[in-house]
Amino acid sequence: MTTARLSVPKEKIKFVLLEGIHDSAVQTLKDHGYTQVVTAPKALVGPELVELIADAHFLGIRSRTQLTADVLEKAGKLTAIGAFCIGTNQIDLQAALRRGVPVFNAPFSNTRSVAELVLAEIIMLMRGIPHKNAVLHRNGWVKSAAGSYEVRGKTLGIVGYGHIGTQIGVLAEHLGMQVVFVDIEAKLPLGNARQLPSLDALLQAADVVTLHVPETPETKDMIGAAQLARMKPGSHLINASRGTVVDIEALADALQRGHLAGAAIDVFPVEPQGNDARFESPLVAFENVLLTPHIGGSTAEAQENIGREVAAKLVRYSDNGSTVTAVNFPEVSLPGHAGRSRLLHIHRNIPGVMAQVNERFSKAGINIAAQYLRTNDEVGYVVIDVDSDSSRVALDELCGVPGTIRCRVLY
Ligand SMILES: NC(=O)C1=CN([C@@H]2O[C@H](COP(=O)(O)OP(=O)(O)OC[C@H]3O[C@@H](n4cnc5c(N)ncnc54)[C@H](O)[C@@H]3O)[C@@H](O)[C@H]2O)C=CC1
Ligand SMILES: O=C(O)CCC(=O)C(=O)O
Repeated sequence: MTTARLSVPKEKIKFVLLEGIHDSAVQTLKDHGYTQVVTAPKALVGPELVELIADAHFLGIRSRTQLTADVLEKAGKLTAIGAFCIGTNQIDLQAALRRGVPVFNAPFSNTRSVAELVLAEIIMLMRGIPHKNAVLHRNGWVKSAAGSYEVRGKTLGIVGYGHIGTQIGVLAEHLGMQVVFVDIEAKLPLGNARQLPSLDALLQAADVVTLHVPETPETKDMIGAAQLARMKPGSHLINASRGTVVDIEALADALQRGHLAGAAIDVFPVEPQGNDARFESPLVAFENVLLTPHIGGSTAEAQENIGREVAAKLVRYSDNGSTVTAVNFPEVSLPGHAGRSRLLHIHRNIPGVMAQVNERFSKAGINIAAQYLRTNDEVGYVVIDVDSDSSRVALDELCGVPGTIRCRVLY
């Protein structure tokens, strides 16, 4: 891999923000002196994506833009990526790491929004509202209590008891629901929630099952025909996690047979690129299914907070070198570097790199004022503060170290 060297003034650093990221991000960047910000309202693919990010130093996306190893390879100047959302499954994190590109996300900002939507869906499903609503839109009328239930006293099964799952559990208990959950980790149950030993036990116990796991190889098709068959007859499924978690054909079949009374689905295996694209799914045929266009986290509050939060992380990395909370990168927390120049060096984690750095600096007579190092299996990240009048020479020396992936001096 060729070494990427970055030493450009702030106003020339280019940010590209896709997928309608909130204006709070642009404002945060501008407030910190980053004026070159290009925005696009939707996700891009293929040549359009590659062309726009070819000279970008920082890239912001949400859940739709697919950053494969191939795409990343064509973005030679890319310094960091901001995922303005929670999920980072759309990014090849390992490929980004190997290119010396940290990825930041917003792990909390939209979790309450998802929890509120799911809470509303639990009630809507238990009252059969999706079907009743559809009938009235066709000028019909179904005033009936058949298949309509209070949620009080019913059992909610939460799959994935993380930031979102726990909040839903607490809110559901306020409605009088019993909460059970499963997780791959042992979790502190909040309120009266109970952790069950297996997914099967949860599926058999719950009146409503709600999914809040990340997209991983283990969660792919986690809910398929066998799992749906284990759910109680007349129960409901909610998925606001990732489309790959549920086998949609199997769900359609369970609905067709009337085994499930309804479902609420916010995420799909294939989602349209933007608002002008067509949505296709076997689920459109079912009036007892509440379909939403991946808007679990799409509230004004969440998007504004996410815009600020992730932009601030990108600014911090650009201004200060801090990688705290990066999801794929050695985390380094750094003090300010007033009065000195700060150099960032990302290298393959092979023996001898730090010895080379120190030897080169010593030979060139460069005084190291401070040095911070963190490594993981593949990559080492060293941050070095030097007197400003030696920063150019220091950058040349650093970039020449064998194993260098990326080197940069901060302005
Ligand atoms: N619909 C939407 O707009 C949104 C969707 N999401 C999705 O929701 C997911 C969950 O978000 P958070 O709760 O914030 O994440 P989190 O990381 O706080 O929680 C996920 C939980 O799932 C557990 N888990 C992982 N693999 C599992 C498995 N195989 N079986 C059981 N449990 C497993 C983890 O241990 C963790 O406790 C995100 O990864 C994202 O994909 C997040 C925000 C908005
Ligand atoms: O609203 C978005 O951009 C995606 C939300 C989401 O799925 C996430 O935060 O992981």
